[in-house]
Amino acid sequence: MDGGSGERAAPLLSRPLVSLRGVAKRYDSGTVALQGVDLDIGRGDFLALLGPSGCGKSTLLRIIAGLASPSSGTLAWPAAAQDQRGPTLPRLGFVFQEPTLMPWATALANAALPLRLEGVARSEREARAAEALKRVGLAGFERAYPRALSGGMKMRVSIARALVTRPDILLMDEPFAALDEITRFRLNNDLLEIWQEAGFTVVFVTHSVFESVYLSRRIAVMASRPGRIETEITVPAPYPRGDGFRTSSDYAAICRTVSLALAGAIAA
Ligand SMILES: Nc1ncnc2c1ncn2[C@@H]1O[C@H](COP(=O)(O)OP(=O)(O)OP(=O)(O)O)[C@@H](O)[C@H]1O
Repeated sequence: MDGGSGERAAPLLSRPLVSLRGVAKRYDSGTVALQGVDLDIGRGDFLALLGPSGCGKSTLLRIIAGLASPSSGTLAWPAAAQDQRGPTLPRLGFVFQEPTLMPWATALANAALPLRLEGVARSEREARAAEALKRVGLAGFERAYPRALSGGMKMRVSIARALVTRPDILLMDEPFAALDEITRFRLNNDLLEIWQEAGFTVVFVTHSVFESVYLSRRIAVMASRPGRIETEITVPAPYPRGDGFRTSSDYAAICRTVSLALAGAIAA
């Protein structure tokens, strides 16, 4: 681990999927949300952005998603394939803290929305949405409306909606923060299973040391004023991870190291 044992996170392939250099973001209000962010994310990586409220985690995620642009610095996709028209950018999926489902539409129609917007034919989009719902454990709930679903189930639909486009990179902004602990643990396990099976890259924003250690291969610990990455920590625990890991002394020890790094970042 960085800081503890000195081990640095290494990109999984020689060319990172996404690479940020010297990224800064200053809003019109004058707030410097990010400054000097250098970050490489490898294909298939699971990276957590961990930090206190206001340190720029969401801003960083939005910049990676192309929903906001940096005021200075660069964002590149070095592993993107090239054709005559330029780079073919990876497919992105985004999951927000709120599931933001259409209340008038079934779980199937909600999960199929990105395909509908892409103009995919109804039979294909319904088949793919049903497959995505099955993957998040919601087989049999295709015709249910959001009002009939629990908070955890709504979040599952939201994840299915992000998975339906078969993304290369899944960007998740505190997706489980509003859920009770048992539901959150279950969704943590299911997310890891889906990630291992599908092999996409995940960038996961969280306030929780425990959640970041449980899920991720690598943690970027952030600090505020100005928002920045203070340190990167590799989580030295193999996958698959399950309840055995969650209750292990290894897990407790890693959480302690990350907590100390976070406290140091906040104090810096
Ligand atoms: N659109 C905006 N206009 C002006 N300031 C903004 C805007 N969005 C975010 N900020 C400010 O930029 C800083 C970073 O915000 P951001 O939401 O990225 O942090 P965060 O770490 O995700 O916070 P939280 O954990 O509370 O969601 C904060 O001071 C915030 O008030």
